[in-house]
Amino acid sequence: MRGSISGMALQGSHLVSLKINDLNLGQPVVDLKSLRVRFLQHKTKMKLMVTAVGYGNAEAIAGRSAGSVGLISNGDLAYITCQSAQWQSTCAVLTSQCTNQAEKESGLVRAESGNGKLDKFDQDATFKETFKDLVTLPKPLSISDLSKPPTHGFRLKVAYQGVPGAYSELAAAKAYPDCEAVPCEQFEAAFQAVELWLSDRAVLPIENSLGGSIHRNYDLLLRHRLHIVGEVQIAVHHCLLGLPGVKKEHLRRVISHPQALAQCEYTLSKMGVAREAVDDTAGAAQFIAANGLYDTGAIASHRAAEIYGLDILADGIQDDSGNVTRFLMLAREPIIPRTDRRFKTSIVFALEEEPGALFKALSAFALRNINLTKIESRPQKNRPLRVVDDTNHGIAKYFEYLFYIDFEASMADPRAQNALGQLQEFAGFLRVLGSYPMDMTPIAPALQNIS
Ligand SMILES: O=C(O)C(=O)C[C@]1(C(=O)O)C=C[C@@H](O)C=C1
Repeated sequence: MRGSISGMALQGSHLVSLKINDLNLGQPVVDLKSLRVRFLQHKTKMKLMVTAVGYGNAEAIAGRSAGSVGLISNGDLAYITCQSAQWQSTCAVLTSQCTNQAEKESGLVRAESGNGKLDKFDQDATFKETFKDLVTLPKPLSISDLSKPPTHGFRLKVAYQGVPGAYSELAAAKAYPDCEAVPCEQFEAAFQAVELWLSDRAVLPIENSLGGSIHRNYDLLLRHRLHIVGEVQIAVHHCLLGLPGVKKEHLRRVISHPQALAQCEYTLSKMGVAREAVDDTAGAAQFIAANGLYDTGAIASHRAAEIYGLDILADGIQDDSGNVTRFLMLAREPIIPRTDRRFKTSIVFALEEEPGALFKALSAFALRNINLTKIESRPQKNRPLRVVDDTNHGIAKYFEYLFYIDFEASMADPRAQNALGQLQEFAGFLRVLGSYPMDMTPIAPALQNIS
């Protein structure tokens, strides 16, 4: 028997419905509800793998049928031949139409009829109806679904600032190895992506061993309501990148993230080039490649060179080989602090102006033998200046500060609870930003290959 197969793509690259018509009868003989089509990216080609499982008219099909096609370019028609004892058929999938919903709805799949001609399937009202049913019907849970861990098939979405090839993307991959990294234009967008449930986590830089603190993220930690749930540190190994064929001597300008420019201060001074700050290191590489800038270099990672097709003109140009950036992992919910492993806690507080106020505040930790790992002060933006009219001496102007402190103890540890109890007596404002496991892994160079 020869019939036609037609399918419809949904959700990126998954073909979710497939219908087989018996051409002799002109009727559907089988409905394949379980069908997986995977597009495997292979360089510029795509490989299409198809596995179909059929139900329905036992005379027409029983069990499993599988078809596959070789390498095809995006946009090609891929012909899938499925065979079983009862029938042989072919369906054509226009692969580029498997990429967006609007296109999908405009006639995704064409069926090859017995005489070899392609029929546009969206003309088939019956098919549309069938498709609608298949998509809207919830898939019943099976016993095997229930025995899987709840996260099965779920890829954590992790927001980071920058474009692919940024160090933050590498940090996201170290923090959450199987995650789907979600690029964001600004730090603020990464915070919002988590708050609005577009991402599950954010991974953002907070300090670098050469360049110091990333102040913007300190300010955003306070402005947003996310919780610090972890930290991750990566060795940042900078390269000088340029268009293929360009020599270091040809460069008149170097662009990169301000932190990266600061971390390569010595090299850049020696080169005597102009420096320009851009949003992220990989974005600098992308900009050069996109605009064909022969006189401009970028400071970025090996991975950025690979992605944007640039040459590495100099390798390891950071001022110190031990160049480490610490990133924070942020989530909507805090984690439950524990004492069976080393934890850090991050807090922010404000103090009333008086002699020794900070000394007293910090003594709460010193008295309990709690190690402070970081202290940062930032202007209190809603109240940056306090003016005191001292009638004898004039008007005194005080800047108001917020203090951010990381200390080495878990909030489950009574020492930390008591220290914060004491601090609260002095602090006009106190917030715990998170209590999270310390990154105890060796500081390996950032992974170069991430999926
Ligand atoms: O631009 C990037 O690639 C980033 O991930 C940002 C950033 C930063 O803000 O510190 C991260 C690590 C390096 O220290 C340089 C830049």
